[in-house]
Amino acid sequence: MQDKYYELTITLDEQFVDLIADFILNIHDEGVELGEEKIVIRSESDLTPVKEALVSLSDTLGENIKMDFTLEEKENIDWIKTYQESIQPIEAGKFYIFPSWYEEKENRINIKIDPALAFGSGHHATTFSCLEAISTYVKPKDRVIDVGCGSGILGLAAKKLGATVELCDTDPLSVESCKENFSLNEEQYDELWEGSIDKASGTYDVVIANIIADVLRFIAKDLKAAVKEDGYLILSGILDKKEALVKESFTDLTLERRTLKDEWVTLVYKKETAHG
Ligand SMILES: C[S@@+](CC[C@H](N)C(=O)[O-])C[C@H]1O[C@@H](n2cnc3c(N)ncnc32)[C@H](O)[C@@H]1O
Repeated sequence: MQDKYYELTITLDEQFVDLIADFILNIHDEGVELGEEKIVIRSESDLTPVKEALVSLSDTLGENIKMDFTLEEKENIDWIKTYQESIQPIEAGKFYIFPSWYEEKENRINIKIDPALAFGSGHHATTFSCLEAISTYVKPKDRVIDVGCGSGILGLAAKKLGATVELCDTDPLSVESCKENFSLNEEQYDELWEGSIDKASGTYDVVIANIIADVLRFIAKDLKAAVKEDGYLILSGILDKKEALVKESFTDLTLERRTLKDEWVTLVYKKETAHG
């Protein structure tokens, strides 16, 4: 790709746009853009000869078809590079989340995630806060489940801390994306399924669910049942105005930590040991 390209704009009466465009296509074999009262030609080759031919035509036609010309040299943009530069790595808790065109970072736990359709690049406040909570609450050999795994970023984080990890998501695209990201990071999950927490078996040291408030309320019973005694439940995806409503569904657990980032609340609950 060249650094520069040429843009020739011909301004003329709307009724002559198609006629002059036909003429241009006979002398120039790249596409033209038609506007209401203009024709635009772009090319990496110099468009001066095209302009000269049109000026000559315009002189011949005189007042019958009036045309004005602007020929500019413009900077070519490498869209792939521009897009890649817009995706920055991010540090959250112990983790460094980076796309594959960046280098790993020393002294951090590296997670490679390429942007895709599934939610979970690390940039959203909910994912970010969950990563911070995982840094604190997940220990090596813990049994962890990531409910609503999206890209699999949270499960990957737990795996990199030495946990065994199960993941699920109701969206088949997320399940695929999660598989890809585990393989990109050369990690393995224990189980991954399309669906939700109701298909999980047994209990977990840490249950993570970054899903919207209404869904968290809907599946609250299953989420709580999946937490081991002395285990933790990390909930996110809660808009601050929905916080009180969500909390109503988890009053039987002890609230250990609450964080607010942007307008998103993340709650960490502990299931206390039952006595008696
Ligand atoms: C906000 S994204 C979170 C993605 C990722 N865990 C993160 O933290 O970035 C929520 C995910 O939950 C999934 N989801 C929605 N309802 C669900 C349910 N009832 N059970 C499991 N997953 C669900 C969505 O498909 C979506 O991928």
